[in-house]
Amino acid sequence: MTLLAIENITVKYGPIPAIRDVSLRIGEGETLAVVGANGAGKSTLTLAITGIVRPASGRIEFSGRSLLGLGPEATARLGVALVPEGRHIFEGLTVDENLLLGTTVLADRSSARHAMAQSYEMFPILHERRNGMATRLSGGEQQQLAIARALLSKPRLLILDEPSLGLSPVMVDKIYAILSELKSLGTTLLLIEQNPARIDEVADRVIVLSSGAVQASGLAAEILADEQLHASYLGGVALGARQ
Ligand SMILES: Nc1ncnc2c1ncn2[C@@H]1O[C@H](COP(=O)(O)OP(=O)(O)OP(=O)(O)O)[C@@H](O)[C@H]1O
Repeated sequence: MTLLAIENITVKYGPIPAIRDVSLRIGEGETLAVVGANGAGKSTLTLAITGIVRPASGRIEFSGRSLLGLGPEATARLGVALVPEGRHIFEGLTVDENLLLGTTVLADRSSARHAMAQSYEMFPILHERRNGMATRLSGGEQQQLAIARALLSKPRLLILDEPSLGLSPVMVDKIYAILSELKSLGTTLLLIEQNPARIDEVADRVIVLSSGAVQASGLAAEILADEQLHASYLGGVALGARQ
């Protein structure tokens, strides 16, 4: 069943479109990767889905319901969670306090406590550091915190904007292991990456975005095997090649 359907959305900041006529679909339990170079429009796509920016035209439907005009909070309550680029950890709060903020959409304190316990089980490093300031975590640990916090709302769709950006190879391994685990648990993922080197590990389908438009889309195996695509749109970064 289609969970997210986007049809021909155009988003403008001023007169120039940041993305134009972008369409995509994500089925329940599927992982879609969107790849593209700097400025391709990847973050703008995530902002449009999560209701932070409003498209000038087009349709966005989640589970058959239009998301247009709902805004970020109502969109989150419907089950769309974003791990934004740059992670957005709350300064001045501990790891535990940062995580607690992720439980605010849950119905009651007992389900919040249960979700926190599950989260600490999945992310043992966060349990170890739970009373420390979140800003003292390494970049990879902060990325885990951002993912854990997004998962606490029990989202039906998890969007990750460049989760491997700026991380050491060991931490990229860790993040992709987490994504693989989420996928095996049936989580629906929209994975945004500038560097496509690792997406073959999790993506079912891939969309290549360039200059705000979809240049190619298809099964991950087909897109990743297309050398012309990465030469043309991804700065020659080898698709599916290890870092
Ligand atoms: N708030 C804004 N105001 C004006 N233009 C913007 C704004 N945000 C993004 N843009 C422009 O929109 C286009 C798409 O940007 P976007 O951040 O969506 O791309 P991206 O693929 O996520 O890039 P990156 O990988 O560098 O984050 C770019 O030309 C960018 O300069």
